Amino acid sequence: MIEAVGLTKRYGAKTAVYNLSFQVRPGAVTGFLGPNGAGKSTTMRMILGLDQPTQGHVTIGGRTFRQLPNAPRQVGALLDAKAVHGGRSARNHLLSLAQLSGIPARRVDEVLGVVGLQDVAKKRSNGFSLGMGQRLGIAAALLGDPQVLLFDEPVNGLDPEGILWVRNLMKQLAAEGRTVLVSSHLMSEMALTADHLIVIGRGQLLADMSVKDFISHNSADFARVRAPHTEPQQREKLSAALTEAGGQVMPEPDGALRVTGLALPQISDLAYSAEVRLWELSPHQASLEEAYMRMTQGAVDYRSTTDQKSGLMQQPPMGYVPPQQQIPQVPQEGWYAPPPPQPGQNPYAAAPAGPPVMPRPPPPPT
Ligand SMILES: Nc1ncnc2c1ncn2[C@@H]1O[C@H](COP(=O)(O)OP(=O)(O)OP(=O)(O)O)[C@@H](O)[C@H]1O
Repeated sequence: MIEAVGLTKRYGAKTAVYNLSFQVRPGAVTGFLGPNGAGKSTTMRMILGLDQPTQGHVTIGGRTFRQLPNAPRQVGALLDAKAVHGGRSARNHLLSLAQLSGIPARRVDEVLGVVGLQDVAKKRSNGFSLGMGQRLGIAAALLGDPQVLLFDEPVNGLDPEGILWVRNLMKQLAAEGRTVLVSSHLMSEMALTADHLIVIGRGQLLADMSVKDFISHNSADFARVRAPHTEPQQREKLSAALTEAGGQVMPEPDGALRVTGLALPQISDLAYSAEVRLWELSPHQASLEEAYMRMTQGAVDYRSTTDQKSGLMQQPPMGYVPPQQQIPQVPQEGWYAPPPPQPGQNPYAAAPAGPPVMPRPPPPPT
């Protein structure tokens, strides 16, 4: 397990990481997310003993990296795939790393096979593509067969086949009981790869929770409902009925209505009572990308001047403590979204009597 406690790093006047505390547990892929300059690489460098914290500490299995006996056999990392002696062949690069750590040469051929570079093992790495360089970096991380693995942007430059391979590799390493911390800016990929997320912004912790909880805490699910477009008065009637019942109704560009605050069965019943036929009634679940954008838009350092989100939110003040991200046990009224289905339960079956259940999402930025 990796444990950071009150981790802070200052470079002169610049605070790159501030009072960061988290745990990365074995047996799961933990995604490490944050906008450019949030402090992810700095944190990883401190985990690996490459940078000294200004305050706080970070340990691996209870020891700092420098205290670990034979650290390369316990911790593997891909930080910068370009940090390779380009004049050496891939195999010689790995051989020299292996020799430094007392790892047998046969392991080099093993990892070359794992990352699919066996056919180019004798080629100089300065002729490698970005994706091949990433694979070589991953091979170096796997060399000592470590229990703890850190990957900084491992899919950078990989083609779709390579991305799928990295995803499966991460999952497999976690399934073997290893601790896997992986940073990425590709939210769609993280949604498929990670079990847990640690999100930071401007060096501070924004969230530490499962992917599922992160999405449900940082997004508002809604229903899409559509009356026949051939009968515009039906749409108006439906909109009025839903609004009167306490729903929030917004027109979608394609003529459908976006409804929050009402469960799907209620919408169906209201349409039936209003004698409106429905051509569509569908749940919409937010993506990890939507949830991430919503959470981090106040902590983005580098934004295009033409970006409409520019200036939407204030940055958190130094010393900001994120609210406890607990899932409310007490249902709150007024928002669409049924509770998560139990195993074997049809999520779209009629809701039991009573108000719809939904943790209230954060207010939209104004
Ligand atoms: N050696 C250094 N000297 C001065 N400032 C630094 C140094 N290393 C990092 N920083 C600053 O610390 C902040 C965090 O940088 P870091 O590289 O850790 O962010 P990151 O989340 O990894 O960003 P990215 O997603 O762009 O890779 C940035 O503002 C960066 O400019």
